[in-house]
Amino acid sequence: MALKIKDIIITPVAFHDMPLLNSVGVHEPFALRSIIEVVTDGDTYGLGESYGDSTHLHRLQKAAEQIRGLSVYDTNGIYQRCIESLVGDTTTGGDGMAGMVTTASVADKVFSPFEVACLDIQGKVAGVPVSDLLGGRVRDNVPYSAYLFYKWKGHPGEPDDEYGEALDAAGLVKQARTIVDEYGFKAIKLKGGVYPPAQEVEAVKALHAAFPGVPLRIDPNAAWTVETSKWVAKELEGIIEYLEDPAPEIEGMAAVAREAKMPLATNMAVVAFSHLPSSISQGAVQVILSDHHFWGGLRKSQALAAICATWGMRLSMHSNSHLGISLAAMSHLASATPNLDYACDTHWPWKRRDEDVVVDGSLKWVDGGVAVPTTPGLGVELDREKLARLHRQYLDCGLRKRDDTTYMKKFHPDFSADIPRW
Ligand SMILES: O=C([O-])[C@@H](O)[C@@H](O)[C@H](O)[C@@H](O)C(=O)[O-]
Ligand SMILES: [Mg+2]
Repeated sequence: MALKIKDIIITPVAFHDMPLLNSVGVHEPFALRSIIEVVTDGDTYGLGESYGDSTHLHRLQKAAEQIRGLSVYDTNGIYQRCIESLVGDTTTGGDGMAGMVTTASVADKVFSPFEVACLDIQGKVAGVPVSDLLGGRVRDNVPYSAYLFYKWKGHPGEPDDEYGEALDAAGLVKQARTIVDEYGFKAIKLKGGVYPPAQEVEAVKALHAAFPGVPLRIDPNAAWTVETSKWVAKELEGIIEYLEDPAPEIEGMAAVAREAKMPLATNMAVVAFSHLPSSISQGAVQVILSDHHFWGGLRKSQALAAICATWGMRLSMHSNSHLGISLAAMSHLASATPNLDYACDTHWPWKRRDEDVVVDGSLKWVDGGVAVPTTPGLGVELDREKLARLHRQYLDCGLRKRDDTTYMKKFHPDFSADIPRW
């Protein structure tokens, strides 16, 4: 069967985003992504989605040139070519994560969308969903969490957005109600690191009172010192299911972990396989937030899951702003990962309903989760008209990399993104 990679098309897109606050600033009016189409000599196409920053786009283009001609089954060969395409690349950053994760393996990030697209093709050709290629579904519905953000009422100079302002506990409780009512999420995460810790602790307590029994988490993206983190851990004992990235680095997390009663989770201190030995030997984190976009695709994320199971660590899933191809890939992976212990993160509610690149209705939200597609491949198809619209938006919006800090400084010139801050 003709399954050699004939062509790869990489299309940068931009979709509207809301002014969500975090420790490094505030989301800009558009989020950037890259849409990857891998086309075989038999004209079957597979889809991948990744970051849209120009540095990353350039790396994807270079890798794409080198993997044309390989078989879609040869993902080891594709990985090797991705590594080779990075030789001599000295650029740093540009990973679309605004300083949240800076040291993840670059090759893993470049390889990931090509692997996902190849698995999409393999599934289409075999007539099975990607979850079957990953060992089969252990759950048909993948639970996600309500991901709350402190936020402005709208981008400065623009009308209020549909969620409006959330700058205090009452605003967050209202936001949680709106999101939970719409999606049915059964767990709630708060993005912290925005206000002094005591204020954020009060907000979590208010959420606990408003949603009794609902598992909660807070993630300040390492904005707290070890001492502050220990204080927060004590305050939130019995209230949160895990404390995500309270303090910077493996050593900081290890120091907090020695006193905190709840598990510590990370998508910042441990973001590549090379970080695992040190973290494990120090007992620094108990929950890894996996993310196939930077852990090297779906199969390497499963390898990470096996390591977690072996070493008694638990598994959750991280998210950045994303579109439907990523949601499909995340859901297939989560459905075929037995030891996924928590509801996954997703930024999904923050994008406009009508903005995506996949055909409407390909992904269904049921009871706080995504019903894992059972059609061949990822189960999502490109809507070329929508893709063209979001590409036009990319060309017009002028943004070429994610930069929450510069955008924040435009309105608050004294803002500093240095961490730890408190
Ligand atoms: O979108 C954001 O502002 C998040 O803070 C994101 O950049 C983080 O990577 C992420 O969601 C996290 O859990 O740290
Ligand atoms: Mg996080």
